Amino acid sequence: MIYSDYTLTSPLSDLDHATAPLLAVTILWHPDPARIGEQFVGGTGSDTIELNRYAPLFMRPGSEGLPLGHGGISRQPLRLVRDAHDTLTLALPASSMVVEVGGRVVKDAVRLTAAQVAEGQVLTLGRAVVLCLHWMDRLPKHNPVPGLHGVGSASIGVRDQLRMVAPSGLPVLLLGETGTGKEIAARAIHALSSRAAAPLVTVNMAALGEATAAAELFGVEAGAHAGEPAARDGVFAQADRATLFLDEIGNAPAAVQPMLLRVLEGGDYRPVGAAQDRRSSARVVAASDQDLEAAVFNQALLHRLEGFVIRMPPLRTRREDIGVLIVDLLGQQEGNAGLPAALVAELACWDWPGNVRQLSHVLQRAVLMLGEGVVPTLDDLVRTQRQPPEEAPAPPAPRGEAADAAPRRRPSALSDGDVLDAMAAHDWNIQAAAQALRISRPSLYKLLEDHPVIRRAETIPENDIARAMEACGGDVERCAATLKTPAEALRRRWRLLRPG
Ligand SMILES: Nc1ncnc2c1ncn2[C@@H]1O[C@H](COP(=O)(O)OP(=O)(O)OP(=O)(O)O)[C@@H](O)[C@H]1O
Repeated sequence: MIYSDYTLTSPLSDLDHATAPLLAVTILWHPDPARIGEQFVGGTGSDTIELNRYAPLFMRPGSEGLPLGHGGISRQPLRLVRDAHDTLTLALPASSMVVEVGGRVVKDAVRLTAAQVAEGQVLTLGRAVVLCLHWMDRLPKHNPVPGLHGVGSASIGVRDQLRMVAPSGLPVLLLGETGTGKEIAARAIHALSSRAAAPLVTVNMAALGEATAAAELFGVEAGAHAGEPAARDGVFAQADRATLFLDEIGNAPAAVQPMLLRVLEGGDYRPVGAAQDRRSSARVVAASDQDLEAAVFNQALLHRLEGFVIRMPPLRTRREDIGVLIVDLLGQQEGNAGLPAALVAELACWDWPGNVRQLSHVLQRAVLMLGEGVVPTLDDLVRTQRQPPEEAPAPPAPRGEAADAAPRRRPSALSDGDVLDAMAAHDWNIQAAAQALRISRPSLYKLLEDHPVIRRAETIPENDIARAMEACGGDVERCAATLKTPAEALRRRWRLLRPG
């Protein structure tokens, strides 16, 4: 298939954008939904961009440009003045148009450092149009990949890598926080490869039991043990000449890691109880939200999996994508209710620990509330998630209570709110929270892995941890509460980051 390459959205064709980032303005929300995702990409130098109802032109690759156009946008320009240090000053127009930065009304000029622009700054004009100011290190480009939306450079870069590696047959390791789209990316690699006609076989390595993992992966010979009178194929046989997606590879039971290494190295594996090897030409795509170098993980296997590594960026580092993601996620639902611009600005400013999956859940809740005539704020939507349900079967027992005597609960009966509350009530200590919830420690690990808010200490950026530790005076429990991550794992990570 031939895709049109990129289209410039401003006259920058002779620009050396490898050394100087482009200043981009992306439409996150507009009363005309077709405009969401359109961009203006400005200069690299100290040019001033004048933004008003009629200029500049916003467009997407391959389309005509249009100004913001909306009647609520002033005819007087808001000026974006960039200096030699990439500091940006927003000089307000001489008009009554309400200007909000980060959801707060501003009355005077606003100065934004290069780092603040890099975080993505949300600018709401006339309470109707929401824009994101951000840097681009490449030009807008139409490089679609099924299921992966996003208009910023990070998304374009990920899609470029996926389209490049998909036909190659190399093993791919997808790294990224929960909810960043690793599974969608694995599906896309398969769909864009020559194996697309065959099925994609998926295994969640975290769900494999120690005892059964080898049989699940490599199959069982007939009569291998009493419960297995017939031979059974494993996923490597099922995915022969197809693609095998090993999700949560960091949780692969230790016993099968050398077997995985062997099959990845030469294609050979031995079913449980078999006298002879079999071969599989499965192309392996693996995913993890853990730092596999720091984790207890077979490093030789890691090197085999790393044929090509793609890092899926967290949503908080690509706020410019939030508009098109909302359109995509709401488009998948009945009743695509128009969200208020103020709510979209709040969504765009939030940090999304559960990434796109969490955004999707929050939107579902927002649509429900809007359907009932209630206009929610982000706080309503996120707090709802944090509160235990009104009819929770049993609230978590306070710390120290003899919970052992009580019967065990089914982990599936617990809501995300129950888990979050138990962790918060027990100083982010997994053992104590598991006791209070009356589930086993491994079950709680599983719930934590899938939790949209609780983070894995391994995936929190070093700088964030260092800042939080400083703010908490080195108190790991307080820091764990701030970062919403289990205290033990945070302590381990901190020791690795700052030995001694
Ligand atoms: N770029 C994107 N465009 C559209 N939807 C996305 C994008 N990224 C993620 N999603 C949506 O977010 C949800 C979570 O994605 P996915 O399951 O692929 O994440 P993941 O990284 O595999 O998460 P986990 O590590 O928790 O398994 C899905 O509903 C997916 O459709």
